[in-house]
Amino acid sequence: MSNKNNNPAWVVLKFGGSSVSSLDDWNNIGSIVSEYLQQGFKVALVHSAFKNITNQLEALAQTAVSGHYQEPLNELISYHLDMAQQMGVDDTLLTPWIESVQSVLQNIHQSGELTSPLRARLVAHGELLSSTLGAAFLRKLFKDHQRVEWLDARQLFVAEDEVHNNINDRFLNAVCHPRPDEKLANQWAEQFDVVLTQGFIASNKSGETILLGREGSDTSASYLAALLEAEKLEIWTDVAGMFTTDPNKLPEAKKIQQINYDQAFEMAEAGAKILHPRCLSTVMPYNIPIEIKSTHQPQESGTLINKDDGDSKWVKAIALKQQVPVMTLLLGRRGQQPETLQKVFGIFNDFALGCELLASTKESLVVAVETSNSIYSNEILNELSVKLAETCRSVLLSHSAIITLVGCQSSQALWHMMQIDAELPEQWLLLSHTSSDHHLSFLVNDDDALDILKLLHEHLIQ
Ligand SMILES: Nc1ncnc2c1ncn2[C@@H]1O[C@H](COP(=O)(O)OP(=O)(O)O)[C@@H](O)[C@H]1O
Ligand SMILES: N[C@@H](CC(=O)OP(=O)(O)O)C(=O)O
Repeated sequence: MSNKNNNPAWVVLKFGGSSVSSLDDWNNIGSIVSEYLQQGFKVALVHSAFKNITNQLEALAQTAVSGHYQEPLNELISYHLDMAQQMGVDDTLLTPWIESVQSVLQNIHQSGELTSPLRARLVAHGELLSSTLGAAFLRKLFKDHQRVEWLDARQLFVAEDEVHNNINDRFLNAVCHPRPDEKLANQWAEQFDVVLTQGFIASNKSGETILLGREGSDTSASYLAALLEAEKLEIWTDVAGMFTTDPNKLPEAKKIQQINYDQAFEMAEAGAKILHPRCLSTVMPYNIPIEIKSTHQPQESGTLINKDDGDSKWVKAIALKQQVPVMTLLLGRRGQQPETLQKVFGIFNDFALGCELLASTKESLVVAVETSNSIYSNEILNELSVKLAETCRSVLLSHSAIITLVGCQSSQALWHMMQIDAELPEQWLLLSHTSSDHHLSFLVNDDDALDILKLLHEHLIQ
């Protein structure tokens, strides 16, 4: 199988944590890879940490400072040894990573604080451990028939430091800019049939381990697709496509057969965690189509994301983001002065936190804090409140939900929403629509969010 330049054609497959955590999953992955190899493709896999392991490593990082990490560490190790056994591969392959986890934990304990570089080094082990087992499984499956190579993503993707000036962002939420590399793609194609690497991790120019932000494996997969100018990028997960809303929150949600890059991006940005927005912005310039499919039901058709779509002046999908931190800042009479606003947003910038939605009156500012890309915690929000209180008369922190209608003309959608229920607007705490008129977002109480989502889905989509 050749691409348009007569070079071997690559397909990139990303398997998320929900897709790699059982033997059944691995048998399905084996069949998916085999099918592509039979069609003549070269296959590049991007592998996430096993389900929930990144969260466990995050928690372990927090306990490491006090030194009380042995018990959760033992659990983490047992889990991986158990996975090795289930997958039928040699568990001693994990030894170097287990040793380096222990050494990073000791470093954190000795330094007495959890710095971003140490945190990144520790959390990266989720992907290093799981991908080592994944490669061993595929080698066992293909024996001598197909050449399977494990690659260290930190040697493939190097972040450009200057993009970020905040240390948290540089180590925990970094950005790389891979470009197509025809020579490398052909060289790999000559040497290997399958390459497998880790999602979520990369390195900086000094060779230190960095992370690409939570849910960053989709981003890694898009980097690899761009590097290899792949024919297609497939995101394999636990649901068979992008749905009109999260099917785990609303079972009535319907699968979207096809959606264009822009609308998929809007969904991803608005909280549809099936796909990371950075993944889309990376492949869009190269026109690489993305397909989302379910590892648990590989035969089921998925969602195709590409340049065109054709239809859609109407609401295509609804995204819901819950537990969004909202800050209400009382600024006093100088509230709308540029120097006050500059100070306030300077503080948000120092904390590497952006705004999802924003509303201002003469004396106050309401900011729904953007948290999806950063590894943030409640402590950071409390620190932010304290810092803001130096500039503001008062700072209130609460949590709400954001509902976003995607693919519509906002004004039309607004009008229809009024027809559905005249009382709906009373439930909006804040409303925003883009100048492109393609989506409409509003902030609602978290407790009412699911009811409102259901109502809107029923009337605008079903
Ligand atoms: N519009 C949507 N369509 C499909 N899934 C969605 C949507 N919005 C949110 N999701 C959620 O995304 C989840 C898959 O993402 P994630 O849990 O990060 O998987 P993975 O571990 O494979 O990366 C689904 O289980 C689903 O609950
Ligand atoms: N393991 C990382 C990266 C990732 O993208 O995972 P997943 O593909 O399972 O969402 C995280 O949990 O953030």
